[in-house]
Amino acid sequence: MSARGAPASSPHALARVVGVHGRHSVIETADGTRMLAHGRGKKSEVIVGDHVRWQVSGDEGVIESFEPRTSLLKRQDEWRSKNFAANIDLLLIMVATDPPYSESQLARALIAAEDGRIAVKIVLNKIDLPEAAAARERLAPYRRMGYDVLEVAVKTDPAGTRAVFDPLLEGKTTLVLGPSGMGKSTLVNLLVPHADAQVGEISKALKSGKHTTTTTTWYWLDDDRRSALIDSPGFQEFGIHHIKSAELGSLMLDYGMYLGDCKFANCTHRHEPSCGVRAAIARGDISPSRERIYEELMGELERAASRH
Ligand SMILES: Nc1nc2c(ncn2[C@@H]2O[C@H](COP(=O)(O)OP(=O)(O)OP(=O)(O)O)[C@@H](O)[C@H]2O)c(=O)[nH]1
Ligand SMILES: [Zn+2]
Repeated sequence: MSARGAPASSPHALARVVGVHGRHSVIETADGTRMLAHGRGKKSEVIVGDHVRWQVSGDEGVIESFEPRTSLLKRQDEWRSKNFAANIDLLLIMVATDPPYSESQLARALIAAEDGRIAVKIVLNKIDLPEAAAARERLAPYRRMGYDVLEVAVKTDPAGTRAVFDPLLEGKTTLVLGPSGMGKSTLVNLLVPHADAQVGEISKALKSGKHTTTTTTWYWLDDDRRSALIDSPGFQEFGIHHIKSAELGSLMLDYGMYLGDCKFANCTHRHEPSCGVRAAIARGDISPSRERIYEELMGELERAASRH
């Protein structure tokens, strides 16, 4: 990305959004400078990872427009919609052997990734702990539906962890997310050189004291600025109310495998006769935990839809 790459018709240079704090955003220009920038008007909600067109205004930038997004990871609860990040190539969902993670939250994040058409891998951290076998077992349905599960011990085996992630993250923009306590900060500190300094530059650009942290932060993994890791705060609840209940089955990949066997095109896989999904559940090809999660999410999505 460089200013020289801008089409001749556009007078504005390209920059990348590397931090957002309330209505302020921090952009990184083509030469690597980070500065505060504001959008024009209300229609200016940029998120980390956005490519924007901007121009100088005093010692700040003004965002004139943003480029079409190649991907968008969304999360939504009853109250508000939250975009995590734009233009990401890979999503890592981090869980750990201990404390135990919520399978429902994992399933929701996977559904959001499928909906956003983003490549996704599950990271199982802390495999040095005795709970590893049980955690691995809980992930078996996810392996069966085709998700890669990367097993690591970020703290106790940093070299092994680097061997897993260095080649994987090369040349990509990767977002890592997961519930609190899974080891995300430990991973960011292992993989990101000068993480503090990179955050410091963002805080400095925000001009609001050194403890200001943005909710989602962009880190470069290399000096050439080719590989990036985006960190977001640990979540408790991953809302997916932006998903339509009729689409849920196809976004849950184990359900998705059997949709072609349902007699009715609009089958909800709950009580209809000749339902391919129910047959798969009866055979044990779809695990009871996944059926429970589907029921829970259908209930939520239907309640959300009836309120709108
Ligand atoms: N046994 C073990 N503990 C680990 C490993 N990785 C991280 N931890 C520990 O797990 C705890 C949580 O790690 P953090 O990196 O703070 O977790 P986090 O996901 O960033 O949590 P938040 O900051 O709350 O979002 C810390 O006490 C880490 O030392 C690991 O591979 N094995
Ligand atoms: Zn069905």
